[in-house]
Amino acid sequence: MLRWLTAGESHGPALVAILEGLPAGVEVTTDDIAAALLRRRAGYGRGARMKFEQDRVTIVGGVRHGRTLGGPVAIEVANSEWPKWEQVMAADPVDPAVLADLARNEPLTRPRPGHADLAGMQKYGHTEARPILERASARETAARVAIGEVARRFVHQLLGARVLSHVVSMGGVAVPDGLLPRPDDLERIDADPVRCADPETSARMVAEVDDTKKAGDTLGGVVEVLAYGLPPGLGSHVHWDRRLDARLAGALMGIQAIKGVEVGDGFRTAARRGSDAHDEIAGTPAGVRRTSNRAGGVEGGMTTGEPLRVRAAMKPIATVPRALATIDVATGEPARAHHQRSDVTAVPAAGVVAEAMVALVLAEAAVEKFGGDSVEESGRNLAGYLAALRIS
Ligand SMILES: Cc1cc2nc3c(=O)[nH]c(=O)nc-3n(C[C@H](O)[C@H](O)[C@H](O)COP(=O)(O)O)c2cc1C
Ligand SMILES: C=C(O[C@@H]1CC(C(=O)O)=C[C@@H](OP(=O)(O)O)[C@H]1O)C(=O)O
Repeated sequence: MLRWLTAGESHGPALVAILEGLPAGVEVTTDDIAAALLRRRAGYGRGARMKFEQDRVTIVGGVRHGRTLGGPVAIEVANSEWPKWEQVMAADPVDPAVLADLARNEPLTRPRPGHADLAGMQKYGHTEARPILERASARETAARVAIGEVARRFVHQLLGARVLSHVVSMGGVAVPDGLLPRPDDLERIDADPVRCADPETSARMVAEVDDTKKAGDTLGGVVEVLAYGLPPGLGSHVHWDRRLDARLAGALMGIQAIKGVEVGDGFRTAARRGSDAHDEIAGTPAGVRRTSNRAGGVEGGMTTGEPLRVRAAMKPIATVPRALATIDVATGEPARAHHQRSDVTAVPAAGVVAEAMVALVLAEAAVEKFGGDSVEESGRNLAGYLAALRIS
């Protein structure tokens, strides 16, 4: 069983994450995790905070000399901006007179439509949004990307699998149908300002971000995650919560602002006839293959051995500069939602977070299927499974 948890607030001293249940011997270093975190910070349309803030990674436990030990892997992602927030976000009580003088601590009483502010204040009994937005903030995704990198390294080391993502659309600008990046394209995608695999579409996406920013508005979009090199049989058909597609959908929907998930051709398949919807099976010199991959590499809740393909749709950023109508909960009067700064869009970053979530789900499914206390043992189990496949 693979378990993981994150903790920490957006303007707190650090985020922390624990990943438990990976075998010993997974190769990972602090630099690997720092590089993954840098990928998440990039992306045209991110706000000022991404420029001045830094993620400072420490592996606190579970790794020795670049290899996991088999115990929980604990990672801290410290926030370089903490000194500015030390009093506002102090764990221990602070003199109310000191807090009253801090502009940063002004009560946020004008909840933003589309964010967690209002529902969170109602649910947890707060009269302002700070105690809610601190944890609702997608700053938390830094912690997921940190442990997602460990998971990604495990699935690569054990299965030889490669996980990547790219931006499929931003606002109304979309890549041409059928664009399917390969693992070798990842470096090029990461170098693109919006993590788009098609240069012509990328230029139009950048222009769309500029137009949106000029209009004081924000933008959503769709990202696609691909995993190449998975064996057949990860996940299971036997129960709803063992299905890989269900777990992938839950993991992706668990990312802040993700409002839709599609597995393979998903919603497009619903409009097709059966003869045009499924992937026919053929014996080839390379083994049993599908002649197409509309299913996105999952049938019956299990991997088919074809590339995994899942998409996630992100709503536009809720902190709209041309602020939306709300009420001031202190007075009950109509007001404009609070706004200091925000990303115009975070779709490129959401792709990196989505990769991390997919890697965690795949790592969990691989641990279930192949077990083992060391990667070597898991590898022997994998080799035995592959050798014994009756249909391959
Ligand atoms: C990487 C990333 C960055 C985000 N940046 C912002 C931001 O700058 N401002 C904002 O209001 N929302 C931002 N969001 C979205 C909010 O976290 C999200 O709208 C909020 O959690 C409410 O969404 P929900 O209804 O899905 O929970 C970001 C989301 C992600 C994944
Ligand atoms: C800090 C990160 O993202 C933040 C996510 C976020 C939100 O509301 O989700 C709001 C913004 O923070 P602030 O409101 O303080 O400007 C983003 O910068 C990050 O991704 O590391």
